[in-house]
Amino acid sequence: MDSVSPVTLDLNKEEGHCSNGAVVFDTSFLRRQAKIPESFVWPRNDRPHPLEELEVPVVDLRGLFEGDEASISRAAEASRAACVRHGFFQVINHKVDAKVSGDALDAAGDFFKLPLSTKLRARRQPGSAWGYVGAHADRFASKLPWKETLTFGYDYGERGDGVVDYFTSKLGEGFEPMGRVYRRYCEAMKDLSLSIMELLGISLGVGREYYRQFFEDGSSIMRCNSYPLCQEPELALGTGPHCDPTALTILLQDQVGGLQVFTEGKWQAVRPVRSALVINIGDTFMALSNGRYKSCLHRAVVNSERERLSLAFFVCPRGDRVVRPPRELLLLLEEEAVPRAFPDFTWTELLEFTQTHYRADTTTLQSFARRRFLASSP
Ligand SMILES: C=C1C[C@]23C[C@H]1CC[C@H]2[C@]1(C)CCC[C@@](C)(C(=O)O)[C@H]1[C@@H]3C(=O)O
Ligand SMILES: O=C(O)CCC(=O)C(=O)O
Ligand SMILES: [Fe+2]
Repeated sequence: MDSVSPVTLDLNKEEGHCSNGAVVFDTSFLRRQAKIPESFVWPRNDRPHPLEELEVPVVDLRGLFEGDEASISRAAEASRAACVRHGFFQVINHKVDAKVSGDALDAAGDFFKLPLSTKLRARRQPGSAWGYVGAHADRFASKLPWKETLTFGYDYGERGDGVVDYFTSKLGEGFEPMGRVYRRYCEAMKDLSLSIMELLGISLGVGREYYRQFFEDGSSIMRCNSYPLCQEPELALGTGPHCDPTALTILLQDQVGGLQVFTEGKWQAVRPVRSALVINIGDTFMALSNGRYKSCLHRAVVNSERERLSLAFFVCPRGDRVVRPPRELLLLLEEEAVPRAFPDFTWTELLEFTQTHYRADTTTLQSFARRRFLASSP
């Protein structure tokens, strides 16, 4: 397990940008070096290698929006089979306007092309999950991800300009248009996420409204990922192996490719499909399904030819709502109790665990649950 601690890493010897000890990841400097810094080299058994492609299950949402019961049943069965198997599927006919998603991806490209000094105006502050970060160089000392990220929040109850205000307050008034692009995108992602929650409720037999109501006053973490060219892609990873601690992730990616899912005992490549959005189950929804649905184990690799962009919209319940499966998933048909897969917790507690004690990885929720059990044991 990687402990989370502020580190001072001088990744850019000549062009270090240090302030309060942390040095940032300056792609324009690092990628001109013949080799990548040791702190970006991953252990052998984590390193990427040529692999086969995952046959990603496709879930057509048209019926859900049109009230076509037969189509809804097909979509519920397809999502159930995928979630039981690896927690990963893609959706088509999702009603997210192509311009809204295209503008959001373009805006991410514009943001990451900005001078480092401009991006640092939004630099992540200690203790916050939000802001601009390079390689998490301010949090971790090894196995650094070869990526830059911009992360901000979107509250489902938000009526005003929270997202726009974030961009203008951090980056300047000139970034109001970019803030509007992401407000529109987050609104579309919220609507889609609640429709998917309806489908998941149907697929688990707990009813269309259960999970929709659980999340409709929730929140989300919006993350823009930029994966620069890497001169030694066989030694690095863009994002290390992990399960998202959140409930559900909606991923929009460009056509470069790099996402991989671990299933059937091996890593499998996910080919980008232009009109589809990638959906993966996270730890919090795995707990809400009492372990029936798998939190998807995935990672992102990098390459030396094309930079890659992805937008991850992480769906979270209201921070203080107790994460506990519905009673239908706790009773067998003959009313016999089913063991709980995970203890009660709140999203606030799990988020805090990942931001201050534990680097989210392949067993975050299990480690979190074990820690709670040990803390409560005499
Ligand atoms: C709650 C979160 C923590 C991370 C962002 C969201 C959901 C995914 C998590 C993350 C991407 C999992 C891999 C490790 C991580 C440190 C990263 O590479 O960014 C995780 C995020 C984080 O802790 O910032
Ligand atoms: O960029 C990708 O394809 C995956 C990113 C991811 O898994 C994450 O940000 O949690
Ligand atoms: Fe992820």
